[in-house]
Amino acid sequence: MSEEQHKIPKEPGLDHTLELLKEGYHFIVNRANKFDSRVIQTRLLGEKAICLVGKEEAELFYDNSRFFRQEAAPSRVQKTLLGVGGVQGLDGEEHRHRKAMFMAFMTEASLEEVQSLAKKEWKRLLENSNDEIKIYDAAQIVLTRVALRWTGVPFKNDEAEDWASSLSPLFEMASNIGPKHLKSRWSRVQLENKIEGLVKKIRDDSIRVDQTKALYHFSWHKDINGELLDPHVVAVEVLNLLRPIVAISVYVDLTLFAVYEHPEEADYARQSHDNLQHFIQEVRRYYPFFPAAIARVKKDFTWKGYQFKENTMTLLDLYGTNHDPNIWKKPHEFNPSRFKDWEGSPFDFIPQGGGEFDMGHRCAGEWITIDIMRVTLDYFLNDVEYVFPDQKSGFDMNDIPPISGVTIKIRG
Ligand code: HEM
Repeated sequence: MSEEQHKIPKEPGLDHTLELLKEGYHFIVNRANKFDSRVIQTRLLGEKAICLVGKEEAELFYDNSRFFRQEAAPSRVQKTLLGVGGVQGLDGEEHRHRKAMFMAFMTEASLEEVQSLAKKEWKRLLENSNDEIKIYDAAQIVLTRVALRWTGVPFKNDEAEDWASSLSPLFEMASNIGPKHLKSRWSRVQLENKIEGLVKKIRDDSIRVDQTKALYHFSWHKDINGELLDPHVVAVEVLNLLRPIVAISVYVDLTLFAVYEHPEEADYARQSHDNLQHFIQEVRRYYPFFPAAIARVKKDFTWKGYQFKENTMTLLDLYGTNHDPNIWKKPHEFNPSRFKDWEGSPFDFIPQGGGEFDMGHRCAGEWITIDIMRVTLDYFLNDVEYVFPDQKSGFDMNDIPPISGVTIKIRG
């Protein structure tokens, strides 16, 4: 018996990219609510796009037999945020093999190292400071140092700021149009060339770098055919570590913004290690960051009566799923203690993508992100004396990424 067919509710019009830029993180949910459907169709960047929101929809989206990733992301995103030739655009065995190269660095020892680097760098930056500090700017410097050290990229202390100002446009400006987009592309070209140069020197033994770190390992990594990766691809993958570690500065800004906006929840976080973790998880659920994951339909299929046609661009709404009232009670309240009862499904809480780490495209750096956020929050709640001066911090729901600009004043 064939399933009853439903038409995917479709937004009329030629293109809705401008509405996407205007409505930001609400774009998909606005349409899902309007059509009372968790599967809707629109047009973005001149092509048909199916948008999904919700837990079952996330489960569908992460079914590798239904969707593929090769060239799924729009070219402007590949040329800024992601880079060309990286793990995000791979499928099947090639993806699993490349992803394993990343996951090999997500061991307990490696995560402990990244936490201790973060603690050390925060201390170094804030010791002797009694100025007003914009958390986002400070976090960028701290996390750039952490990222370079943790990956084994050689740098001199006074070069950290230059690295930070080249790395941040990759995620700050990727969604922009015009000159900011070009700046993001330019930064990527510069960084890829710089790292490619290092890879070549490592291979011809003209520099020595720490052999336990990712830069060295990626440089000597062999693909499924036993060949070394193209040095350019190594650079893209090293940037797949450096860029997002620096991007955790967005979450650090939002974490301190949450402390500022919800002091009673900060008191809750102070009570135990588990509560700190709940606070961090709630920051990742409540505030927006990465709007949607993108894939394409592998071959025609029908799901719940909806027809998905081969090659259709498909977006999974990450923010919308994290605020889905079918999953979360009072989703628009900031309530860390909700994570006491969270059962840990891979499909209902997906700020960094869903599904599996090894076989799927779930973010390779989710544990690092959580660990860095937690040690940073712990440090700011328990080790630093500061006040929040009068300020107008905050962001709009179409600021991608959202940066509150929260500022603190250290008590000397
Ligand atoms: C700053 C906070 C972060 C956010 C919001 C974030 C978000 C995401 C999202 C949404 C995806 C795509 C999931 C999908 O396509 O299904 C992803 C993939 C990825 N992330 Fe993150 N991420 C963050 C931090 C990190 C960190 C710290 C690292 C590495 C140290 C990292 C490395 C990666 C890699 C390598 C992928 C590609 C995985 C694959 O295609 O298999 N991310 N991330």
